[in-house]
Amino acid sequence: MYLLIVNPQAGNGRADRLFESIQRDPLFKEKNCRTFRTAYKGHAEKLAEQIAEIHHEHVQCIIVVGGDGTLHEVVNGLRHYPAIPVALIPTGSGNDFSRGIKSKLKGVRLFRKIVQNPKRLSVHIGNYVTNGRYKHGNRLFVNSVGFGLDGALVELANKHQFRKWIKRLHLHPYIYPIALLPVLRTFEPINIEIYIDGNKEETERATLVAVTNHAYYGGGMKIAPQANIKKKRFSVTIIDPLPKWKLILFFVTVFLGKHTLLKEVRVMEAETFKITSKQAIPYQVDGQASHCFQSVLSKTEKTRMVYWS
Ligand SMILES: Nc1ncnc2c1ncn2[C@@H]1O[C@H](COP(=O)(O)OP(=O)(O)OP(=O)(O)O)[C@@H](O)[C@H]1O
Repeated sequence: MYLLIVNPQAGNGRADRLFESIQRDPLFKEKNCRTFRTAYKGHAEKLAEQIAEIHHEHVQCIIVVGGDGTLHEVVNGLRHYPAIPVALIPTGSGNDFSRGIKSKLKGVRLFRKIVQNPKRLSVHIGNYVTNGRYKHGNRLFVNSVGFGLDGALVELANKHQFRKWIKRLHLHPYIYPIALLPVLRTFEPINIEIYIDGNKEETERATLVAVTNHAYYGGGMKIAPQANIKKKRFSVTIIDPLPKWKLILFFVTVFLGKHTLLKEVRVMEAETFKITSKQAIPYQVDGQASHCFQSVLSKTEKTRMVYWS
């Protein structure tokens, strides 16, 4: 049995339209597919949790039709069942996870491949705990956690009014570069302490610190060109304070992964990562924004099974 979790809102309704095509495919019935549609934020996580409890012995794969935000929720809902395979049919606006696992097919063709003959990947994704605790214990992330500038960018980019204008002007693929201009006016580098595998880094201020499972974030920015999702180590990119003109240069070059040529950019690897600050740091996890004073990240002990193509 294959279970589909569909976020009808993802990609401005693209997920819903694609799901209708998937449903018309003969394999949908043949392979005994069932569908659950999300009705609100957080619903995908609850659905995944319930599905796993009831169907864990029979489910062959949970197929997410949505964006990285929906995948994030599903993977968290399945945190006690890492052996249940998950597949993503990307229909969001960013789709960095698919880029990160180098998935080639899309849409109905990807659905057909997943239920017939998928490639299988076992990955150590990330654990994160903010401010020393979380009401549900550790949380998982599939793409990245970014502190500083990208937290502030995601916060603005997720504001209802901002999204509405971007949608109206059909500028969704450029949402982060556009958000950069208003954010830059007031943004100040963050004062932080960083520990990589328990050792303190000599960094007191930074514009941005990104901890990633694979190379991509922010809708195709190649923030960590050398990162590989198969490794049991994160890629950590630290960007020292930069003049504003150089920050714009950073955002131009990061799409090609050439930002690492800037002397203010350092890339390293870590199995565990800790960041603390006396000020509230803006941060984003898989495209959702918040603030924290401390965050501890580690790779998951158990691997998660992913189906892809
Ligand atoms: N029915 C719903 N109504 C409103 N929000 C929803 C609904 N279902 C899920 N969500 C929320 O929508 C958010 C964004 O979804 P998702 O990431 O899948 O799409 P996206 O934002 O278009 O894509 P991407 O993350 O790749 O940019 C998720 O965090 C999820 O909690």
